[in-house]
Amino acid sequence: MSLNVPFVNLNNGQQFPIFGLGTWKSKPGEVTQAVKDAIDAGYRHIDCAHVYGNEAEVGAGIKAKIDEGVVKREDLYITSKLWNTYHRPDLVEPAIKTTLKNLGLEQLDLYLIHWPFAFKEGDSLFPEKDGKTEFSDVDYVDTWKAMEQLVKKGLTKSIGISNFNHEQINRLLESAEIKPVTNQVEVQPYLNQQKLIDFCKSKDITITAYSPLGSPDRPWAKPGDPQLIDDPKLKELAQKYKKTPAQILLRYEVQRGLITIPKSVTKSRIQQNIEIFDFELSADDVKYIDTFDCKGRVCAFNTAQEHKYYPFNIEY
Ligand SMILES: NC(=O)C1=CN([C@@H]2O[C@H](COP(=O)(O)OP(=O)(O)OC[C@H]3O[C@@H](n4cnc5c(N)ncnc54)[C@H](OP(=O)(O)O)[C@@H]3O)[C@@H](O)[C@H]2O)C=CC1
Ligand SMILES: CC(=O)C(C)=O
Repeated sequence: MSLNVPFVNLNNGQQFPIFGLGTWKSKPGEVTQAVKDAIDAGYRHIDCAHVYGNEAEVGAGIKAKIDEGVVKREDLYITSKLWNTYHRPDLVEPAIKTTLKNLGLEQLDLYLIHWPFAFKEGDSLFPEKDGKTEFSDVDYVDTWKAMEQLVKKGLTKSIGISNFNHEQINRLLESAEIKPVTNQVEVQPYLNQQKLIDFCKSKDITITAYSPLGSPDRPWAKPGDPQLIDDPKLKELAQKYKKTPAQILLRYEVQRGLITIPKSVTKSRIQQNIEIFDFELSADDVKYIDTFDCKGRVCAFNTAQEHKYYPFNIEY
């Protein structure tokens, strides 16, 4: 079934669906079904990462739908991400191979450097000493060189970055042979990211918007923290358009030309979230939602703040 999800053109001549399924926090016991429900609902793009700890179960959902004949591999667009402990150039190819094995795939559509900063190499994904994260000083420019080899070897069709600021992108572009096709960053009305979006557009790099619903299930949310999805102004807009608050949030992203990847493991929400291509927000309402911005970042990775490549110490 196709719900006419538009495609976005990438700077390497390929295309990617503007809408996909997020899988962070989707428990191994529920994500296989979520992926199956999503594919049945018309999703063709799935956002994964080694650090989410569920790639084998995501892969089981993909395999089930291919085996049933619902989709072919070439209909799907699968993204994964290189974790911070594998930035050292010699660790990059083994890392993508682990991901491919877990997902049960021969090739990824897109592989991203998950964060610009590296962690100490080793068995732990979150190495710590005396209660502090142990860093590695591998330069993301060197990691990028190894990422380029993955395209040349056919292990992924495209490569990109995630959580990079504009200075880091400029620095990467100075020596990149292959340009990143996307920068996957948090974008939602409380953090509308207009400056970073404009900058990436000027470099022909798409933006993939993560946490588009404000990540209400983020593990560090405290009782009483503001929840975007419950914002009364958003609820008013939802009534006006006879849509849900989630659909307004997702429509806001795609109408700005951003690829968006809401996570859900709930069948009715998976269905609801893709039903955003049959209405349009007025230009005035998009501008109104822009005014919600309050520098309200939900995914700040504070434990890496002291790393020299921490991306959020400058404005954008
Ligand atoms: N590159 C990076 O560093 C990052 C990437 N990401 C990617 O982006 C994806 C999305 O971001 P994420 O932070 O997960 O958060 P989202 O903003 O997508 O929010 C997910 C939460 O919203 C709930 N939800 C989903 N649909 C609806 C709906 N229609 N109505 C009400 N609630 C709804 C989900 O509940 P339920 O599942 O129970 O239905 C879940 O609690 C991630 O899963 C991951 O793939 C995210 C963060 C960082
Ligand atoms: C969710 C995610 O991708 C993080 C925290 O890196």
